[in-house]
Formats: sequence, C-alpha cells, structure tokens
Amino acid sequence: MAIDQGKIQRLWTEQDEERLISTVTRAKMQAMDSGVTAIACVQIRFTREFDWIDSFEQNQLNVDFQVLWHDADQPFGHMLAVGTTVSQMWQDATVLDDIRSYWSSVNKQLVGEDATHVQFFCELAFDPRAPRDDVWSMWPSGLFTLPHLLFRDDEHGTTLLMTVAVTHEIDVQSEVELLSREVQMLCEKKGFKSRVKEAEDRVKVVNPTLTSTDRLVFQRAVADVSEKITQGKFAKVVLARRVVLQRKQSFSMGTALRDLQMRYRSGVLFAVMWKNQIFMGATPERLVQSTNGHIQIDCLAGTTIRGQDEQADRELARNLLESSKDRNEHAHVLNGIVQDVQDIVRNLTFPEIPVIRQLANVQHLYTPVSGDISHESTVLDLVLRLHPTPAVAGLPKRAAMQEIRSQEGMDRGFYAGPLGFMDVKGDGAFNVALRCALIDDQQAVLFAGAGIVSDSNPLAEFAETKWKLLPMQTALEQE
Ligand SMILES: C=C(O[C@@H]1C=C(C(=O)O)C=C[C@H]1O)C(=O)O
Repeated sequence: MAIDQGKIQRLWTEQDEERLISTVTRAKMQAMDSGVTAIACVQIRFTREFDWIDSFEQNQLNVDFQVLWHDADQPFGHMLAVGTTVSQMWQDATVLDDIRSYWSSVNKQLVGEDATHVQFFCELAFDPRAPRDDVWSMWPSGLFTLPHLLFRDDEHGTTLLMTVAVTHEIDVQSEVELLSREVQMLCEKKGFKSRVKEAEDRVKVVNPTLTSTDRLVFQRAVADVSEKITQGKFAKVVLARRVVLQRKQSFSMGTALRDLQMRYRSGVLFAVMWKNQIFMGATPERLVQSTNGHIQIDCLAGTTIRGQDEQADRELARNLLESSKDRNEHAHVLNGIVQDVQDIVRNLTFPEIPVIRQLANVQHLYTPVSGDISHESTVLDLVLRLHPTPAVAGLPKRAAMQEIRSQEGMDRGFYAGPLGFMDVKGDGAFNVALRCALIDDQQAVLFAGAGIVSDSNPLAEFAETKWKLLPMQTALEQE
C-alpha cells in the first residue's frame, strides 16, 4: 500500500522513514531466522506541540495501558507511555522471581540501534501474596510492560521511541504506514476534553465516606499494634486506611493531574491507566534510582505538618528533628534499608543525622542513601530486596506484613508498592506509590498510612493519615 508522503513528512523526516523501514525489515529477518517475534525499535524527534497531561487524558489511540510520569526533581522528567508492545502480568507471589528473566528474554528480541533507548515500565502490588479485593479486582499483582510509544523530554524537546512486534509474516510497508497513522491520530487533538467544562461536572464532591477502616477501627488498630510493639512482638508496623470519594460525574483526570503538578513541585507525579481505571498520585518517596550503576535510595520516615508561616514551619521541623519517637522510627527504616542492600551495594554512604524534607502539606525526616552496584546487578534487584521497606511495612518485615494483613482488612493493591521503569542495561528509577488514589469513573479510593511504634498516639496517627490524604483529596475536588 502506498504511504501518504505528505502526512509522514510532517511527522518525521525522510531519514527517520528510512530507519523505520530498514529496522522493521531487519526485525522481520531476525524473526524469520529465529522463529521468535522480534521487536523493532526506532526513536525520532517529535516536533509537534505536545501536552503530556492532555495526551494522557484524551487517550486518542484508545489503548488499555498508559503511563504518565513527571519527576519534578529531574531537569527533563516527563514521560508518556502509550499502549503495549509486549507485557507480562503476574497474579501471585512468583512475580518477584519472574520479572528479571522476562526482562532479559525481551531484551534479546530487540532490534535496531535505538534499542539502547528502550524503557520498560513496572508496577508491583504492595503484597503480591494478598488476594486482590473488589477495589483492585481489575489489576494483576505485577505488571511489566514494554510500551508501544514512549514520549520523553530532553534539552532539545521531545523524543518518541516506537517499538513494534514483528513476525516473519508482516508486510513492512503496511506496518510503517500503521505507525504513521497512529502517530498522526495522536496529533489530532479533539477539543481537549480536559478544558471542556460541562455544567453537570460542577457538582460538588459528595462528602468523603470512610469505608473499610473508619476512624475508630483505625485508632483501635494503632493502640493494639503499639501494645504489641511494647511487648516486643515487632519494632514497627505501618498501618494504612482507605477513603472513598464519590462524585455524580466522572472525575476529571486532567484537572486533578494539573493541580498536583502545580502544588507538588518535588517528587514524582504518576498516573497509570489500566483498562478503564487510573491509579495516580504524587509521591515524595524514591525507592531506588540507578544511573550507570550509581544508586540513590530515599529513607523517608517521621512526619509532621506544615506551619502557617516560615517561623511555625521551622518550629515544627525542629520538634520533628528532636522527637525521639520520630527519630527512632526513622532509624528503624534506615537500618532496615542498609541491611537489605549492603551485600550488593558498595560505598554505601549516608549522613548521620536526617534532614527535613518539606512538601506542600507535610514535612518528613529524610536521609539520602547512596552507593554503587556492579553491572551484574540491576535496579530491579534492589527493588526486590528493598520492597517493602520498613517505611511502608515495618520491622521485622515478615511479621509486620502478617500484622498488616490481619489488622487492615483491606487490599492495599498498588498503594505502597514499587512503581517505575528500567532500561536495557538495568538502570532505572522506582518510587513508592504513596499519596495516591485509584480512580474508576465516578469513584476514587484514596490510601494513606502511618508508621506505628511503641509510643504512637492513635489520635495523632489518624491525623497523620488525614494530612497524607489531603493532596489527592484536594486535587480530586477541583472543579
Ligand atoms: C505510609 C505512608 O508514608 C510513609 C510513612 C511515613 C511516616 O510514617 O512518617 C513517612 C513517609 C512514608 O514513608 C503514606 O504516605 O501512606
């Protein structure tokens, strides 16, 4: 079939077109020789006007899977993944062992110079062993995806990495034409849904209804757990709860994402679309990032609110730094992290005293941990060792996880799970999915937790979960 040259030339250059044709042809030959599907990878410079949030919200290609990612602490932190070339899903605990082998088998299928730019996205449930409940019934326990189209920003603008699964039977020209049509469709912005405000959409959010773990149930669980900690059963347990928001109209994703982006100028803004649900949030906690084998881990535990002014802020921060309860809680998390990674991380370095990390709504105790891994290890190896950190589960890990299962009576799903990406070398970044919500049309389920130690006060811990729920709640209440 003839390609409409006029259209293609406006999307990519003639050289891009040649690279596309030759890479898909090479992939077809590899598929013929090996008998296994090959994956053609081509990256181009994307010169069209592009709005990350609008593109995510519009989902012009009507795909089942999208990821929006914005790391506010990186100079070029935007990414948008659209659709799936290949993916693997896990429904149970085997997920942790299988991802690595899946990743290396897909790596062998990649064809083209731009294969080095490939990036996989990975989402893991907090507790893959726990059965998924009604709220999370659509989601697997683990999801590892090579996106079909991946937009990223850099100092020159936007790049688009395209990956295509190629069998020995495909027709190269039609495959390239199909790609061109898809990219063309993405450029046709149909009226920016997010900016169109219908009158009915102005209906106020119905009062948040507390479900599953209401105030008293949560406070009783805190008292019970902190008693058990005093008896020496654990050192720390993190208890979480969820809140359901109902709206008479669908939630406006674009509005909520823009609000979070504006208010939370550090950490990672994320949104994962899976079928017709969206898991989104603005998390301050990096689980681990690896750049050329140099790793950085956030130890974030110990929380207080923000003050009305600078002086009140400073006072609250000083109290947090001087609180033995919070410093102990923080030390447990730091020790847990060090123990989990010390056998594969060299030059492990961290300051002796935590600093304050200030967010729009709360302040945390923060210790940055860094070191190096050898090239046999990947960021995923660290994720699997670190997760769940004592910041979201407790210590000792196994006992804390059991206590969480019996006390919370809910499925955390992807809340507090690792969420991130990894490249072909094994570098990448994973965050802990906190300050987040699962959106299903007119319903949003929000999650937040707090670390419980022996001297935890149930009222204070409940209040802490309220502060942590606030970013998502405010974003979702925007008109
Ligand atoms: C569990 C959450 O946050 C974690 C718990 C913290 C704490 O107990 O002080 C602080 C930051 C996070 O590591 C949450 O936001 O839901």
